[in-house]
Amino acid sequence: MGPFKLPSDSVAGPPMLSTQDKTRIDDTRIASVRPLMTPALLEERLPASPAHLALVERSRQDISNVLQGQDDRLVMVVGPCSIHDHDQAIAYAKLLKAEADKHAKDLQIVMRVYFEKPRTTVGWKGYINDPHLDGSFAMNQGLEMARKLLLDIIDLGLPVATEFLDLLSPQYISDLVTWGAIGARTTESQSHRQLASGLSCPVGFKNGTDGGVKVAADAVVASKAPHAFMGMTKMGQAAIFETRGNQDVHIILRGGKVPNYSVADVDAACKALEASGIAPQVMVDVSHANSSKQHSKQIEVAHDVAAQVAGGDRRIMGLMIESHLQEGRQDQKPGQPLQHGVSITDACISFAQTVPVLQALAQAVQQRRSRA
Ligand SMILES: O=C[C@H](O)[C@H](O)COP(=O)(O)O
Ligand SMILES: C=C(OP(=O)(O)O)C(=O)O
Repeated sequence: MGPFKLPSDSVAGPPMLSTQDKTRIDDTRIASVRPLMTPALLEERLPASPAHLALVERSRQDISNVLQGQDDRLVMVVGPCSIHDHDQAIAYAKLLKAEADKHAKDLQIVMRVYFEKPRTTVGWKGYINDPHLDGSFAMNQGLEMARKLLLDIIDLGLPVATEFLDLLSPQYISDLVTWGAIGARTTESQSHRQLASGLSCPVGFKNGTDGGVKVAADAVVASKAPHAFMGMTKMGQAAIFETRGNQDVHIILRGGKVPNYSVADVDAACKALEASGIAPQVMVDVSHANSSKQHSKQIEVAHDVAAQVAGGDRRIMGLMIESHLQEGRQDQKPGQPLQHGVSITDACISFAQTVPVLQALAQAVQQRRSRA
């Protein structure tokens, strides 16, 4: 046997068979393929202005400073579980902007603008995947609506946070994102860790849905390192990306089989981080399994975490709150109008309930500062 040769090295090899009819064995479960615009085309239509770029750059740096211990504020990721309506999101953003200004000395507030929903089994997958909420999967419109909303929120002077779930969608919107999350269902995914290693924004990794913190610590280690992987350029071409690694990464405690926001849980998480050679710092998600999915419990959890902060715990660098214009959640029912300002995914606290929580957290930061 001669030395191994790649097919592309063969001068006189077997005839190439790429024109053979393979319909019996290839794409047999693909129902349809529709065109998708390129990220470059979307950016051409909806470019970021110098003012947008300045806000994104400044707010990313603010969060980086918190992570590097140079800013003692709490990073607050606050907003709806999911976006399903542009105008309602803008109404929320205007209210949140007033709170962001009021607490700017103590809280770095970033609005949750989540377009992609990871589902436990099946369900609506978000504003990009199905922007008309009707199973038409108009993703070109979804991308355009998502990018327009981000620009409009940034125009109000508010930075945005989102979850990166799809591996191609970041090319369309990530230039406008100040902070990104990798969710509990994807923290263990190598592809998402690689993505995070190349993202330009700070990124938080949720602990696993079972409560496992080690997977999030491993994700932090992995995403700090450089990687090489396959992706798509802004021009829509397949490409090999080589990343530099992301130093602005941290874990998020979101609970699992049981909540994990107590002093003992924060201690245990920080020990796991230190064992992996990572700085002991956590964001606490007061929703999801930390609120046992009961939205009003978020208030109690946030006050508990505020007490830890007020007691001087510098390891808590931020919180996440699921909050909408109105409290609760609603199911989408065919032919029935949706209630205004109510979540169609996880239940949220109302904006009115959010205001005193932010106030309490700002006070907690002041108390922590005065102890230092
Ligand atoms: O935050 C949203 C949900 O908790 C997550 O997407 C899972 O939702 P599901 O269990 O309703 O599918
Ligand atoms: C899906 C979310 O959270 P988790 O990944 O923790 O379930 C979310 O924050 O919207």
